[in-house]
Amino acid sequence: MAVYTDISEDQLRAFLKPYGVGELLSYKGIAEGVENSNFAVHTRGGQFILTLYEKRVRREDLPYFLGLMEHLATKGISCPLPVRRADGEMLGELAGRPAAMVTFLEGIWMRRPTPVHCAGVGAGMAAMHLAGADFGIRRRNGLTLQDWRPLWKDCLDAHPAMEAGLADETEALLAHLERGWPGGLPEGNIHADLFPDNVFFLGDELSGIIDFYFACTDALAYDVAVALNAWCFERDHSFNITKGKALLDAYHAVRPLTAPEIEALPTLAAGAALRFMLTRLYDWVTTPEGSLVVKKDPDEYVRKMRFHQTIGSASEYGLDTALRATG
Ligand SMILES: Nc1ncnc2c1ncn2[C@@H]1O[C@H](COP(=O)(O)OP(=O)(O)OP(=O)(O)O)[C@@H](O)[C@H]1O
Ligand SMILES: N[C@@H](CCO)C(=O)O
Repeated sequence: MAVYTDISEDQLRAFLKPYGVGELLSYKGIAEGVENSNFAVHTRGGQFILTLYEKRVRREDLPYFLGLMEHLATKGISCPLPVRRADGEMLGELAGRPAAMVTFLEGIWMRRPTPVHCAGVGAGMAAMHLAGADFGIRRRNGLTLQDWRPLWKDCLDAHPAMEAGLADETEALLAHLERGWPGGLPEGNIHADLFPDNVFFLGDELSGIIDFYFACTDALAYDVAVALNAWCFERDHSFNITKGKALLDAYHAVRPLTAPEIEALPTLAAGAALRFMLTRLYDWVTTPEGSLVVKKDPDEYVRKMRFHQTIGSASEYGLDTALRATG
């Protein structure tokens, strides 16, 4: 579920007034998503998504997230456009929560992405990176290498009986990444959570990228590493090199990866797998039994962590070796 904060019709009508989107016709809570409370809102002016920001989103980050979406949408990227109120503000308050309205995007997310969808997300991500290059606000990635060890400690504190094998493996990977995390790679504004449930398609065409609430300023290739993890593995946890190739080649065709980015990819991918393992594990050990929130499986990412540590070069992800001359 993701309606943590309920709203009344009267509250919503009052909230909508300054947005100039016309009379409220209907609204309903959206079950999908785990971070915020989302509502589909239909007014005379069109269809919108209303988001009430919950505990994990810091209010001071909202101008970055909303500003980035506006910047990208204005540059032709298919992402939600925040609606501005009559006073020019994008951010309001509803039921005691910061709240914003964005345009509704058509499409569905792919439960079983094919190589065509992987190519779509590769090309779309590269276009997003290029379009975000001149966005004026920066935001530090709150879930990068320096944050992983404290998060791991929180997991251990919450669950002291952690399986010894997993504990040793995580410690070893953390130490390895701390010694050799790639520095100096091209940076920009990245999505940082570009999973299939955050990308809509109409048929084979990418129709929307949503959920920019982990977006930040970081290595562009880290976004590629997150997407490799999220799009290119099968349900049996095996890596699908055809999907990897589709994603990487399509990205590279729009924004060529530099030689240092290509070299760094296995390390970035192992780090990205660790990041999602840790946030999932943290949720697993801290979310009370019986909660309506669907907990995501950390084990899937333990397996991905292991896989990336067996990779010697990006060609093993399918990156066409003929493309490797750049930079
Ligand atoms: N602009 C949009 N257009 C159409 N549907 C949207 C839009 N934004 C969100 N949704 C719908 O709301 C759902 C939840 O959105 P979102 O993924 O942003 O939530 P969240 O709580 O931040 O979740 P999570 O971080 O777990 O993915 C989406 O799966 C989608 O169905
Ligand atoms: N994409 C994240 C969930 C929160 O954004 C995951 O699959 O762990």
